[in-house]
Amino acid sequence: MLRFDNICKSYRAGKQTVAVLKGVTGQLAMAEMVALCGPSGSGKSTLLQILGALDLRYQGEIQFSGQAFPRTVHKATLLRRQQLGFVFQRFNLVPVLTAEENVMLPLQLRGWPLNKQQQAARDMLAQVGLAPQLRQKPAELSGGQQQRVAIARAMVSRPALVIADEPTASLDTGSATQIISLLRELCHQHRSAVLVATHDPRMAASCDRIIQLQDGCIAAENAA
Ligand SMILES: Nc1ncnc2c1ncn2[C@@H]1O[C@H](COP(=O)(O)OP(=O)(O)OP(=O)(O)O)[C@@H](O)[C@H]1O
Repeated sequence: MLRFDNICKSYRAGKQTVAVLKGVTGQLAMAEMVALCGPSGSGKSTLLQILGALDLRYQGEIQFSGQAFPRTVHKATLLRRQQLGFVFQRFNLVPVLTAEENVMLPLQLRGWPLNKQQQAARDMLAQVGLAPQLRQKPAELSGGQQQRVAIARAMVSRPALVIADEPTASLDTGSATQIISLLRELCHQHRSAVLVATHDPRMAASCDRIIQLQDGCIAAENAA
């Protein structure tokens, strides 16, 4: 469902241009969970930003469900709202909203009626084991619980692709284990593809496949 071909990306650092991605090619199938691994600075977050339609300044071709990837801010915003879900290392929940309201947000952006937003958010929070916490705000939840809310928010709109950047990096081992199995389970259940940048060997091992980045190039691709 996602193909990317010869992706290149450079940054300007003063008078110099630094190539961060140097022709990265790959693909993800529906319901496939793929780990993006590699040393710090190898370009994982940069690639996720591009494949998440958050960074439109790159060279190369991307196809998403057989369509060309958006090149304008407006089309990229629509694609993110309608087809993508995001999970970040630091959860990125809206602090003034309850867990339920945070999970309702993507549906609100899609224009769903309020009662359907609420029902879907409650169902999703129940699936991630947080039915009792739906009225709590992020500061009243543990790190692992906040990340479960973030996963519920990413998955509630049934996105075709979920982009996850170091989702277990801020968590203790027990919470990380829960997050790994939750992502795995929801990816299969919802048929969403998941691309997860991670340094966590357990997360990588639970994926279907590992793409290894090294210095902006794919160094290896193997089964997890
Ligand atoms: N906005 C920017 N301007 C200039 N250079 C940048 C910018 N963003 C990233 N870089 C550089 O691009 C390279 C790749 O960064 P990136 O964040 O993609 O690596 P990463 O593999 O995700 O690293 P980590 O595992 O530490 O998160 C690094 O050398 C970084 O310094």
